[in-house]
Amino acid sequence: MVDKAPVTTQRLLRMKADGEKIAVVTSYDASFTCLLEDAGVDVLLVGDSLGMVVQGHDSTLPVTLDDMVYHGACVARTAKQALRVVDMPFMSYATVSQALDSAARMMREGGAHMVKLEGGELFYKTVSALTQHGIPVCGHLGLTPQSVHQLGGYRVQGRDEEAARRLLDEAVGLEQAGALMLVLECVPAVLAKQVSERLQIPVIGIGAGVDCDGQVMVLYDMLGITPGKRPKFSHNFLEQGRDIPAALKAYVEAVKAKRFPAPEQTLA
Ligand SMILES: Nc1nc(=O)c2c([nH]1)NC[C@@H]1CN(c3ccc(C(=O)N[C@@H](CCC(=O)O)C(=O)O)cc3)CN21
Ligand SMILES: CC(C)C(=O)C(=O)O
Ligand SMILES: [Mg+2]
Repeated sequence: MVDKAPVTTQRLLRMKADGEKIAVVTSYDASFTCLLEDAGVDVLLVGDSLGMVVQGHDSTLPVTLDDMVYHGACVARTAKQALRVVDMPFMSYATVSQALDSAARMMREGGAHMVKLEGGELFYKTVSALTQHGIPVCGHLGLTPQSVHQLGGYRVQGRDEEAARRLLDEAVGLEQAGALMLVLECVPAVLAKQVSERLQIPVIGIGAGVDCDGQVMVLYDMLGITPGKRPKFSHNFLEQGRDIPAALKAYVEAVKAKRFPAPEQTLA
């Protein structure tokens, strides 16, 4: 076990300021949580991607608040040092009042230190209300999988100038509303770099190039056990490692050394 002080939002801000890359991985259970912490992962994301990789759905939409609370609690039981972020599932934050109730369950029962929600301008008031109640919030822009049917598939976002400008504005807006971290998913690397430079808060990329302040990846993609096609921006770290603990360490090292994502995992 790596003996480190618990990771806090303040520590993540300092890492950004110091240029130390933040390594984030999804975790859904107790056993992997121990291995991920041993590997030196800074932030554990209990992602609603569990709807796809654990529950077998073809999107994240069927995932319920009870599901997230259950997996959050499983992760929290063995976690000691990583900051735990739990995804707010589809339609669990449709009003400010509902978001406060949902987030309260995530914190009380799901062991969350921070909650993540997908979207921009529509959620400034929600982010602000959660923040005022002492709940740290992570934003999520770009490819927002809970809107997959509106987006028309899992595809790159922010490609044209207008969409890129809107994304940058919304990133600034979320920070001003009080968000303490931001996930950028599937956006051109140049745009992700601009957003990371513009914001004070850490920007964590997935399919967003190497210039973000940190990287996040779905655990099962990292181990090459996602059935079917895995996203182009992911990488199987078990191919080069001798076992699962070594693969997880290889990911953390690659992120810290700015070797991941490499050009072949980067979207233009
Ligand atoms: N296993 C897994 N990994 C993820 O990264 C992930 C999930 N599930 N579920 C929730 C979202 C959905 N994500 C996805 C899923 C698929 C692609 C994908 O297949 N992209 C294609 C391009 C598709 C297109 O442009 O038409 C690719 O080749 O990367 C991307 C992001 C990211 N998240
Ligand atoms: C892919 C990450 C950012 C996520 O939201 C999830 O795993 O649900
Ligand atoms: Mg998610």
